[in-house]
Formats: sequence, C-alpha cells, structure tokens
Amino acid sequence: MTDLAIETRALTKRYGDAAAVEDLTLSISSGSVYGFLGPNGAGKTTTMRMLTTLTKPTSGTASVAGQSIEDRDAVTPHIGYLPEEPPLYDELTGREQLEYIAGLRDIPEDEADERIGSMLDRFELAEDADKRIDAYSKGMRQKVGVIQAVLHEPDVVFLDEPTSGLDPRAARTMRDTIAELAEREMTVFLSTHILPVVDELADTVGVLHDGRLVAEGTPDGLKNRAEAGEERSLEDAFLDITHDHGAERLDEESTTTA
Ligand SMILES: Nc1ncnc2c1ncn2[C@@H]1O[C@H](COP(=O)(O)OP(=O)(O)OP(=O)(O)O)[C@@H](O)[C@H]1O
Repeated sequence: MTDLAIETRALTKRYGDAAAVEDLTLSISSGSVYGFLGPNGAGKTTTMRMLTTLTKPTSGTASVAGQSIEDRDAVTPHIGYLPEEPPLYDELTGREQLEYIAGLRDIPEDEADERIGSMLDRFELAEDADKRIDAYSKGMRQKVGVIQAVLHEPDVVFLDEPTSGLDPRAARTMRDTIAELAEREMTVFLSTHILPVVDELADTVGVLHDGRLVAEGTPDGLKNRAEAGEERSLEDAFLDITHDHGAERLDEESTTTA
C-alpha cells in the first residue's frame, strides 16, 4: 500500500446543476484519523459514498488503499463503511447479521467467532446478540453497524456519525475503539458534528462547506487561526470558518448580480 490511504484529485459530484462536492483534493496518510467536518448539506456523505464506490463521481479521480475507486471489486476488500443508517437485516439476530457479514468477507469461522464475541462484549451487546434486530434500539443498531464495518480489519474505515444514538458509555467505547483502530494502523475517515470527538481523535481536520474544502489542518492549527492569545475551541473555529465562507459567497453573489 502507498503511504496515502486516501487520495482525491478534483473530485466532483453534481446532481443536475448543483454541485454536492466540487473540486475536492485530499491526501490522507495511512494510519491517520481524518476528521471530516461541515454543516448539514456540505457534501460529507456524498464524498464518503464516492470513496466507498457507492456513487460515481461526475469528474475527478480518487484512490483508496492504493486502488482506484473506479474498480469497485479492488476497493471493497480494503474498506469498511458505517453509513448514517447501518444496513442491517431486521429479521436476523445481531449475531447472525455479523456472522453473515463475516461470511461475505471470507473471514475464517473460528476467527470470526472470536472477533464477533469480543466486539459484542466490548459494546455490551452480548446479552442481546441473539435477539432479532427489529427489536433493537437505534444505539444497538449503531453498535452492530460499526462492528460489521471493522470486522474484516480493513485498511480504511469510513464512519459517518459513529456516536449517533449512543449513550455516554457507548460513545466512550466508540471513541476508544476508534483510537485503537488508529493505533493498529487502520486509517479512519470520520465525519461527525460532535466536535470534541474530532478534537480528541483526529490527526487532521478538513472542513467542507457547500461541497468545497475550505480549511484543513491539525485540530490545534485550526483553533489557532484566530488572533494570538485568543482561547478557542474547535467549535469556535468551525463556526468562524463556515461563517466566513458563507459571507464570502454572499459577497460574490452580490457582486455578480450587481
Ligand atoms: N441523490 C441526490 N440527489 C440530489 N441531491 C442530492 C443527492 N444526495 C445529496 N444531494 C445534495 O447534495 C448536497 C450534499 O448532501 P450530503 O448528504 O452529502 O451532505 P452532508 O454534508 O452529508 O449533510 P448532513 O450533515 O446533513 O448529513 C445537499 O445539497 C443534498 O441535498
């Protein structure tokens, strides 16, 4: 694998006249945690869907784990994806769902049993593992969703709002798990609106606004963009960055319509 786990060049996705993602160029190192931030509708999910080969870009190129996203069969063994709504079969139990995914991923049965057992314990889901998923709460579905995303120990995992629906203890387990995945050299592409999670875990943060990357740096680098001496949280930095860019665009619009 190259040193870059994710590389995109001018990646663009249009729906009709509107660009959901525009001219996105990213270079994300292997083994790092990349925090991908942006207001609602900024294009985060669209980006993840392109990088996980679920939707085709309108233009531009990208590779994930050294494989072009045009080659779905080459990319998928290397990646895991937790989307906003984890794809689960309601009629299966949690354990059956995970065993099914382990089979699809060609994980040997004894290894799969061990990994599934240890992840169910870790997320305190063992007691409910033999209940049908249609009886699961949102948080329980989320737990199964993340376990199935990392079960095959992919090189790169895409997590869309991983702490969504989780109680504080489970959210802590999720954060610890992400940190551990990164320690094991897995690259984590993490999108969330919970900024302290990004501040705690991310090596690099990218901020998307209206489909464009408007800021990128370390969490501390983004916080320190303001005048020296000012104490800022990542939330302050995010609000400033996305506000500045909204204001710039309004200026551009008023100039072009004047
Ligand atoms: N299938 C689609 N058809 C048309 N427009 C779409 C489609 N999918 C996304 N969009 C548009 O693309 C833009 C980006 O959406 P996207 O879901 O990627 O944003 P997001 O950053 O993930 O938002 P959120 O934080 O709310 O989940 C939005 O304007 C959305 O309406």
